[in-house]
Amino acid sequence: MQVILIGFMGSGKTTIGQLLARTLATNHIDLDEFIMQKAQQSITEIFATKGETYFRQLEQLYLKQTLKLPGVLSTGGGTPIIAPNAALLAHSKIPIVWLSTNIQTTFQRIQNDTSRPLVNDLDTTALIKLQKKRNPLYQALANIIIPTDELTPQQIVAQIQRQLKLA
Ligand SMILES: Nc1ncnc2c1ncn2[C@@H]1O[C@H](COP(=O)(O)OP(=O)(O)OP(=O)(O)O)[C@@H](O)[C@H]1O
Ligand SMILES: O=C(O)C1=C[C@@H](O)[C@@H](O)[C@H](O)C1
Ligand SMILES: [Mg+2]
Repeated sequence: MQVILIGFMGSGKTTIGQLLARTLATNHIDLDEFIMQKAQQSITEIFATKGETYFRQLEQLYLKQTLKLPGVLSTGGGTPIIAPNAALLAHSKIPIVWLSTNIQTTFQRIQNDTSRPLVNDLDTTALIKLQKKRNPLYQALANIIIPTDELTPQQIVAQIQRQLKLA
């Protein structure tokens, strides 16, 4: 069993991925966590010391590896935005779930968390623009879309199970 979660920062990929994997008694891999373990550095440190381009190289390398592993894969918010990653995801034949969020939800969920370099570096207008630009790319890849704004993590997991017919 494999499922891929995509979506903007704060959409709940990590939270839902953990809960979905627990519910299905399978593994959970979080690509950001996987990168941090391999690099032995936080995402913020990688961006600060080696830059975003280097981070994206690591992300692509480890996406290839994690796509081969069983279970639920939570991607990073920018993973599907990079064209080669989008191709890897599309060709994987693994069901892709877009956890969508509106702008207000995004801000509520991420504003007090300093672990996302793009949130630290971009102002509000730029972050809104970034989410608007990315949404069509998430949509194009998704097999199912769950608007998460009004739902609890448990309700989101139940919807994913129902729509993908996962026992
Ligand atoms: N459905 C939800 N309802 C309420 N809070 C939520 C929901 N989903 C996630 N959250 C909260 O929003 C915050 C961000 O969630 P999470 O870290 O899972 O997002 P993410 O998509 O993995 O972000 P990133 O792309 O930066 O890794 C967390 O504090 C989490 O508890
Ligand atoms: O949206 C993004 O581009 C990012 C999201 C996070 O998951 C991390 O992968 C990193 O902070 C970049
Ligand atoms: Mg995450």
